[in-house]
Amino acid sequence: MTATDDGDGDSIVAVATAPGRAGVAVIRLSGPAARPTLAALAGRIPEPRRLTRALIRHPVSTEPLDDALVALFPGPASFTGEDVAEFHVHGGRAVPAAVLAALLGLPGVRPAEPGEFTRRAFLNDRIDLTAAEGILDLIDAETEAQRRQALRQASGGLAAVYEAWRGELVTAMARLEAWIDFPDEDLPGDVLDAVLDGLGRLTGDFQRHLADSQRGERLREGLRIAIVGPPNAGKSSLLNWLAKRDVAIVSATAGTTRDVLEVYLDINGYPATVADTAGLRETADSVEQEGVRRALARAEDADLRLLVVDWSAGADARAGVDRWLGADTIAVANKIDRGGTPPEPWIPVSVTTGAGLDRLIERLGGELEARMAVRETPALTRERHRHAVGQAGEAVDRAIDGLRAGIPLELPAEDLRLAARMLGRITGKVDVEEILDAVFREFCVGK
Ligand SMILES: Nc1nc2c(ncn2[C@@H]2O[C@H](COP(=O)(O)OP(=O)(O)OP(=O)(O)O)[C@@H](O)[C@H]2O)c(=O)[nH]1
Ligand SMILES: [K+]
Ligand SMILES: [Mg+2]
Repeated sequence: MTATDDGDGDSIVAVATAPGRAGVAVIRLSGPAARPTLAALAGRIPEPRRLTRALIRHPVSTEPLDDALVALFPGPASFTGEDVAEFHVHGGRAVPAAVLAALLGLPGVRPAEPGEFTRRAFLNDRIDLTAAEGILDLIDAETEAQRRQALRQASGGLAAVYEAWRGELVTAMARLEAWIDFPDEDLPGDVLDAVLDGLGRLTGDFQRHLADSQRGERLREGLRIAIVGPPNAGKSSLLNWLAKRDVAIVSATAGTTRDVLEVYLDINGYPATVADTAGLRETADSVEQEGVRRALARAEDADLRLLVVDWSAGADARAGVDRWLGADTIAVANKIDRGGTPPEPWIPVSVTTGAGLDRLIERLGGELEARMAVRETPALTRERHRHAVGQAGEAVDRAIDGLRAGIPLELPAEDLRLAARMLGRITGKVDVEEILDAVFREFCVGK
């Protein structure tokens, strides 16, 4: 496949670095115009893959635009697979704008669409679709764990898993095909056993991959944590402490927080969205009622709950909170500066004095790691992957049932073909057109 399949033989250009005041801005151009462009602006074509100093001039007026560095990455061994020219110019507003305008004035050069460089890399077989998604995630990564997962996917870790599985399906299919041409002969028992064995192992792998508690997706999006509990327990105080700033209003008046308030946090390298909510209680105030409704919805929806109570207020003040205790809840007994010794599983803390908060954060970090740690086998990171693996698993299950029931081999073979195809869609080996736009839509310009 070549880039021309995607529309035209145009060269695309964009500023690849973020806009604003900066030491350097990189302008990238990919396509057949890369070499002539370098010749026109830099006065020569530099040695491949070597940053070379050049005075960049406007190709028509010959006015100097910048004293810069230029490079040529010849295709097909470039990021996009085409010839790529890079102009490392002074950053800021005027210089990149002047160089970009000069480049766009050249024939066959147009502005790149978001993600178009990566799209060309895919179309020229430089990377598969999961690697393209990994590059996107790498750019979006905000925490260490996200960076690690994204880099692994960008380097082909996830594609390797799916391609290996696809290979096994093709092998099983080939074994069946060999007997389809001999309808009078039964599939020998040992061949059947070997195929069934292999397929059984494969569906086991699929199931484990799907039952990974959505760790890859969670890590991409951040764990959803809700702080819940009775009014005045110190929920907003805890949020402010976690966020290290005054995000929420804290006051001695019960019913202070009404709306759900969210902060995005990096907790030991793991991303989380922590939501502060209204105190749970019966109330006649209709605005507060709505707050309580939202709090309950958020608590139900959360991956993890921080259940906060004012331990010093006595047992009545925490009546009814027990229903939240469980695997996805960390029980926090606040205000122990006023006394009290809560039993397990309550973690005694005082947000005011700071007592017990290291233990709480340690526990929180442990829960995040358990749900999102990057493991030996790469995790799927998108609903797109989950759907395809699920469909592949169903098709393999049908094939196994069919083979056991002794139906004509064409039918299980067809199911295996379908399963292989579903896996091929994830990496972009088949059915490319319909998924391309969905994958590249999320990119920024210049990547
Ligand atoms: N003594 C003591 N007071 C605390 C502690 N944590 C919070 N408070 C106080 O408890 C009161 C309520 O705190 P908030 O953080 O507003 O409680 P909340 O759970 O968000 O309250 P609502 O939003 O009304 O449900 C405030 O006066 C805080 O200063 C603590 O550890 N010890
Ligand atoms: K309050
Ligand atoms: Mg509050």
